[in-house]
Amino acid sequence: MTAEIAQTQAPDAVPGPAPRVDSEVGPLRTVLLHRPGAELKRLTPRNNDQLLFDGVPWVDRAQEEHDAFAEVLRSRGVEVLLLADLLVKALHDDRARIAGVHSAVNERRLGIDLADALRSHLSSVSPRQLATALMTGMTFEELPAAEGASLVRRMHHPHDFAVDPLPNLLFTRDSSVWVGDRVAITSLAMPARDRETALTDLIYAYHPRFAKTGRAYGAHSAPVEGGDVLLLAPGVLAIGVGERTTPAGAESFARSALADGLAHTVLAVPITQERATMHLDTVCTMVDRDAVVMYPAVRDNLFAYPVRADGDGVVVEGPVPFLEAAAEAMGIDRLRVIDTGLDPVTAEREQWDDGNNTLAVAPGLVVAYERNVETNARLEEAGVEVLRISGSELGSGRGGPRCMSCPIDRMALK
Ligand SMILES: NC(=O)NCCC[C@H](N)C(=O)O
Repeated sequence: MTAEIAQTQAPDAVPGPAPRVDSEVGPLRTVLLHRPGAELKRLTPRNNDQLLFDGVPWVDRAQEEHDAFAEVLRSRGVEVLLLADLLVKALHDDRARIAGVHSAVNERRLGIDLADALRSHLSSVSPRQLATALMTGMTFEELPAAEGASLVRRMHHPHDFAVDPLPNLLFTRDSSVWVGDRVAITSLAMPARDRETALTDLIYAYHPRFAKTGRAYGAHSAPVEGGDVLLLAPGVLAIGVGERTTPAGAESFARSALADGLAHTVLAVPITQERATMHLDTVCTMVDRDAVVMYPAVRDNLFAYPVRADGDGVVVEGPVPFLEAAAEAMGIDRLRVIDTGLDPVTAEREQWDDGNNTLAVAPGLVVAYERNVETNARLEEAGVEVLRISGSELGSGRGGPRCMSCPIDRMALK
């Protein structure tokens, strides 16, 4: 079953209108996931902090949990695309191969000779082997044998990484984000994730399915991560600014979205710069057209700087209370916050375990981790249907269902 899932190929082209995403909750048609693979097996107690995991996951179980997540989505009619499949397909294009090899070979680490040897090795392997190397990384002992002596090889520990693994590919939310009918390749803040966008970039550039997809945020210079970008309503974006997305990233993304006509209002929302709240979607996600689930501790002190187009430039207002600014921009009376009414300790525990990080499959229908018993119960009391998935191993990367998914196509809200 799992092998079949991993090998399911996405159709190269799909008939019908171009895919687009204008909201957080429009019925989900197509989503990009990454089934965790051998890259998770690279995690050890010595490197897990640097690789942004809070522990060392049991990989087989993480895969089972992820397969179950994908099945829940499929059971609701969602087309699930798997990043590894898209990558292999894209790498059949020689231009993609060159870009992929270029992204993996770090001359500063390898030195000129070893870098050349690795370049020619990676250029000669099959698209699937190259995809595996790009995702899983390579240790020095896995490098191909080469002619001549290499001081670099001699002086590195055999288990040192010659090419870093990408265990956070699991969190497809962060490395690309769709706004309207365009995709933005983001700019990830942490060195451990930097190379992920080279892969999303080449998938969208060279997989035939995306041949007609335009780009947003072409500069992708200053850090912006997809977990910070919420499409509150058509034309209304919220962008968290904190540990990952910087003020410069938010401004640059906002200017680009406003100039391209993809948004009329962008709300830049400061969030605490710490791991527990690394992205806006760790404290707030939409569960219905006019409702969010939100970490109670931030409810009354989330503010926003509304950014709007003004001629060739922008105007910036605020700071103003986030909920009011959001409702005004969305053209609704009120943005409801599901009242979880949790005591502060339970709220803090469930926030840490991504209780507020839900993925909407449709208005009022969300996927959530089962372990967040109290938050889920309150969502249901408020009329939100919760599809529970287990995430004991997946959660060790500190991300929930929204983090693990990048919607590519959602139906318009009626
Ligand atoms: N949108 C999200 O909140 N994504 C979770 C990313 C977790 C990952 N281990 C990271 O630290 O970047």
